[in-house]
Amino acid sequence: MLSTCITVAGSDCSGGAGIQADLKVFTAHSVYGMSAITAITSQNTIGVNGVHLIPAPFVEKQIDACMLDVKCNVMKTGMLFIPAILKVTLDMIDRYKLKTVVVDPLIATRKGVLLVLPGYLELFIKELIPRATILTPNIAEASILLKHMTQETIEIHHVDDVKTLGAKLIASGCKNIIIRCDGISFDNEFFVCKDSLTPSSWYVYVLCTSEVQLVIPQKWLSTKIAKGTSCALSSAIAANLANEMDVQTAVKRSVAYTQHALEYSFHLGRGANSLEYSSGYGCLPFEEGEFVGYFRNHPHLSQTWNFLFEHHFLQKFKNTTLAIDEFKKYLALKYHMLMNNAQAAGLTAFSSSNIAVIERSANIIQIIKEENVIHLQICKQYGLAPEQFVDRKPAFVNAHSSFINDVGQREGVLGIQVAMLPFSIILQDIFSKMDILDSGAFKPFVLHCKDSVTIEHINGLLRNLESEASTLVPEKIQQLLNILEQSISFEMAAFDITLDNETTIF
Ligand SMILES: Nc1ncnc2c1ncn2[C@@H]1O[C@H](COP(=O)(O)OP(=O)(O)OP(=O)(O)O)[C@@H](O)[C@H]1O
Ligand SMILES: Cc1ncc(CO)c(N)n1
Repeated sequence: MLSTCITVAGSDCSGGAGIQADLKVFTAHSVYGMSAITAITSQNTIGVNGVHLIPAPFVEKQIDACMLDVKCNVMKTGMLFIPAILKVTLDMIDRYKLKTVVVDPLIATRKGVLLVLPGYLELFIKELIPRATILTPNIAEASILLKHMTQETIEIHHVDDVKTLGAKLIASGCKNIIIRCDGISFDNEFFVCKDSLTPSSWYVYVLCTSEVQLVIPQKWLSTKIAKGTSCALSSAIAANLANEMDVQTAVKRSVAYTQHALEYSFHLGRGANSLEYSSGYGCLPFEEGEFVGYFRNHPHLSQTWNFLFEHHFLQKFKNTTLAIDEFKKYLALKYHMLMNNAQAAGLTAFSSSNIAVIERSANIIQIIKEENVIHLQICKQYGLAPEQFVDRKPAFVNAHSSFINDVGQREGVLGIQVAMLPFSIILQDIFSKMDILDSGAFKPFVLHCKDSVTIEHINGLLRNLESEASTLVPEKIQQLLNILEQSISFEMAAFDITLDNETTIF
């Protein structure tokens, strides 16, 4: 299921900021975006020339319409303009028990000019800040908030001063805060560049939580003045949180997204640059080498993984109450499933004109060949001769063969490797973790799973998968998740058949 987010903000008819920007950012992060419009503005890349407020009860109506229909746990707030709309937003956060709220304060310009009336500010501090998961102010807004919350003023000469500012806001009740140091460039020692003679090196974001004050420096892009950067950052954070990232990861990724959007911004209108919002398509939602971890922990698959790991077959295997005849059935099915994978890899190689793909397919076939030789030896140890099952394919095996061949043709060798992932994980996390002393009649099989050759085979497959995944385009992730889900179902179906006395396979 897609993650969802709602943005409560103003409309920017020219598509550069506000609601329109937020929805583009959500889409770029594969998050389904909904919105409640607080005001219609007339603006373009040059400036704002009109604001038409939406009555607060109608803002409420929009949020109700979305929330009563579509499950959504994450709200992002932008321009709320007046206390009445802020109040409604607070009510909605409480009504729908929203735990994740990303607040772009939009209370002052970067020069510190207040955009809201003092009464709004008080309500914002007293009521919205305690409900906010994270605030994304520019430095002027952070300073105004601190002044109102503690009467303190901090002059910014060095990035350490920004850290102090953030830490004080955390101490005053903000849960997390990322400060955008807009309009300030920092030198290599992170001192503020005072004049045009000091070489500007860094644009700096500072993330403060109750645990860290993290400086996130970005290359100074002196020629890029664009509209919508604050909307981009806060919406990206909301989207990443909706995709269940932790705050620190969500922020780091959102900073990278925003910087990329600014770096590739372009001249569309006559004023500020327009951000390259679709750049999210270039961002993978996991770090290099963490593809398997991402798929293993993906929130949309957590229930499916749990069903697999808690399957009765695995419970019986672990407490050695699985009957030997049942286990023999499983060995026969697994033999066929491995063979299906090898055949699909061969077919993928055959349909490819890329030698690297052919080589990776060959690697898979080689590993399966070596595994299957040992697999047949294990079968023999359980009194199961190859003649009894090798040429007999139950309907399930044919269904699996169609599935895996289809995966290979649609998603290539990466798809096949993803489909092989559940078995590799079962082998790695369950079979090979069994204590030899407690493994009873399954000792030969468990010994094989613990063998260094088998472990190296699995590691080889996982390494292959990680390097293949580095070439992945984000649009493919959903397809691969679907393949993984189906493949987990096939593993469970093999367990079911094994335990089903009605189905004989040899
Ligand atoms: N890496 C960077 N290098 C130089 N300047 C940067 C960098 N990142 C952001 N900026 C500057 O900060 C500006 C955004 O400032 P700020 O967030 O105050 O704008 P805003 O008006 O509040 O928000 P919005 O951009 O959403 O309208 C960008 O237009 C750009 O000029
Ligand atoms: C509606 C709206 N929200 C936010 C901003 C800040 O960029 C803007 N220009 N317009």
